Amino acid sequence: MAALAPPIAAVRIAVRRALAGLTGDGPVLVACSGGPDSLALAAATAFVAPRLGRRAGLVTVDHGLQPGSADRAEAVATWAVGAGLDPVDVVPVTVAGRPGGPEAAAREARYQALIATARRHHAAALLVGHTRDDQAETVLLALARGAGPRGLAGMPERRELEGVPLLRPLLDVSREETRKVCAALGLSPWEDPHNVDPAYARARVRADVLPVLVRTLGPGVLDNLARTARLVAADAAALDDLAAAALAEARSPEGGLSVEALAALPSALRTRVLHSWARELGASPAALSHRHVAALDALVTAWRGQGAVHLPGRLGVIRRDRRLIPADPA
Ligand SMILES: Nc1ncnc2c1ncn2[C@@H]1O[C@H](COP(=O)(O)OP(=O)(O)OP(=O)(O)O)[C@@H](O)[C@H]1O
Repeated sequence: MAALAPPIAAVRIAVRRALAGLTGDGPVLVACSGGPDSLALAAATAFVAPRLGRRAGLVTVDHGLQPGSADRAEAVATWAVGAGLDPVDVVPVTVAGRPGGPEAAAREARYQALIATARRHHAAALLVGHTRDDQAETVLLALARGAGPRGLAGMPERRELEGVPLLRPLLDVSREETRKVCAALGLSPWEDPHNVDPAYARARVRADVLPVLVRTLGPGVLDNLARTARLVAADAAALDDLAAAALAEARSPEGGLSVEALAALPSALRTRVLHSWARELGASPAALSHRHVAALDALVTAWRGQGAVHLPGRLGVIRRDRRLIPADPA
């Protein structure tokens, strides 16, 4: 028997590991764009899942943003049926008219469609094809915008999205390996033009920054960036747990948060508590910035009788009677 190409083995092992702890008997669904990463993931899942006694299906979203996108989606679906995946769904979405830039609007439409499809099939998990290289890019972009640990932690291997486990089995697999898997299996992946469009910061990092880093610092740099994400993620998760407990402790029986309890916390915890509380009040996580949290923090640590702190979503917070309380920003 011919030896299995090492990249095929690496991707299968990664998928097996990701599926091992799953509960429930629904199928796993691979979210597949037809690109090399998710195509390699789908091929490996079609092989591994049945051997673990689980059905595997595929869902591909047609954003309708490029000519021929419906044909591309159909081609992915036809391949998937031939590979034994079941169920196989093509889901068209409408991107226009959503808030935010085109990239954010497409992502929101895609995730809504993917989650709705996973729920309709009672899927045990939805699998996406982010690789180690995507993780390295995420960490670099987070560093460049001055993100805190939550941003530097990159993308988690597993998270819950509206009750559906979202898994990223390929975070330790390189993009080069997924391309080799496709070549070894004779698959012809689709190359998303957005991935090389210099209008996108991620595409510029991919095309210009990562190759320079590898050339100047050596090939280990991508693994190292991904490791940084894993290390920071573990610390951030521990701090988040502590902050959740501290938020519960800081709640005042009269409503709002006790300034005394907040002041007793180390700044790393206090800013997390204030961030969570602001989200709880209704501030959108995307719009809530470091500056908003710093202004809330100043109500505790640099009190000089200042007025309401304005938060995104027309929300306000004031300090009164040794408490932080929500207030009409007007
Ligand atoms: N149109 C789509 N339909 C279904 N899933 C998608 C679609 N676009 C992206 N995804 C999922 O989201 C993951 C990340 O997509 P993104 O475009 O950010 O990365 P990528 O590195 O170009 O991945 P790929 O090579 O799989 O296209 C993909 O691997 C795939 O699992």
